[in-house]
Amino acid sequence: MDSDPDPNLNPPVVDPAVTSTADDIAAMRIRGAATIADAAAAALATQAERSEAPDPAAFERDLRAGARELYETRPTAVSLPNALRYVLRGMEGETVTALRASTIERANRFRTELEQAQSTLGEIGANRLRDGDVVLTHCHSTDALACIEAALESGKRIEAIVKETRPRKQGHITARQLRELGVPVTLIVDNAARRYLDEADHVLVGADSIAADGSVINKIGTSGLAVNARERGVPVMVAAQTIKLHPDTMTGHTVAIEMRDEQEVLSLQERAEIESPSEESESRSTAVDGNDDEDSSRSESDLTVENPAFDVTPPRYIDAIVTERGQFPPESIVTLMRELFGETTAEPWEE
Ligand SMILES: O=C(COP(=O)(O)O)[C@H](O)[C@H](O)COP(=O)(O)O
Repeated sequence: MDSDPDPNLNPPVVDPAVTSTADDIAAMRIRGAATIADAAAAALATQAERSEAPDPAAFERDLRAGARELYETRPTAVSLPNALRYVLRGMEGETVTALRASTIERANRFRTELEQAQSTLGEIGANRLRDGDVVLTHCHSTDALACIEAALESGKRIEAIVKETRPRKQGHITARQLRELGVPVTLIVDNAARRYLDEADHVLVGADSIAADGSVINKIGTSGLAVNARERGVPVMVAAQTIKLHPDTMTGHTVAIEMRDEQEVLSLQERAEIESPSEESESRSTAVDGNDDEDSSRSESDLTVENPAFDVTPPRYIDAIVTERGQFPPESIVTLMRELFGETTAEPWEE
């Protein structure tokens, strides 16, 4: 006989801090792969701290439910499930007190290691940048900025050409942070990137996920930029901590690309303006049809807006992936992936 308690009688308890972090990630108030991972680990620590679970089984079940809620927010940045997996694997103990302590300790260790990894990666990435180099950036990546910051700290002068990165304009965050570091910034619209590649010494981007074949999944527009950079002879450097390595891709899975709300691209008013023909074109179509009734064939679904948040850059367009474990050609990243993750691809709450 099945002795598991009926989950309907005993639903898991998810701390409001977890729900609020999940909402912030889904709405992109918390965004960027490393920042999302950090926030998710912090939320699990808070849940562990505040848990009033009556017994160890309930504690573990509640933590797994919290992890699942965080996991379901955004699908592309693998740093999120990697963070959840790391924290849940450290949840050990025979009592609620022991489980609480081990989970908090593990979450805190994850956050510390994340920060250390970024700073080590920054120093490695900075070695690729020479005094006086111009770096062209896309989106906003804390890993990429760590490379520039380390280069500046070692006394190099760096300038930046910053793509604005439609539709959410994360390039503005990059521009602001680079200005705070004293870096001269030229902000350009995305469509101007190829023209400005001739003035750049490096393309420098981050990653949301890196697949076993060395493909880099990052903000939409990265792949086109990388192809153009190859054509212009500008090296493409990807700054990505190893939590961006996607273990599922070792067993043939692909990385889900998030499709976001169309209103990030087209407001309701803009949609209405496109869909309601001007008086002039309306009278032209009436003259052709001989029909002045309401056009019953006009359907809103005939105007489709697609808003993928990320794309996939094949390894042949990438010169180097810079991690805290060193710099790798994309084709060799799978070796590091096996070393770090083994062959396991179970969901964090299934292990
Ligand atoms: O694509 C984005 C952010 O996308 P979004 O704004 O949709 O989250 C960033 O380049 C990566 O997440 C890397 O960032 P970091 O280096 O900070 O992890």
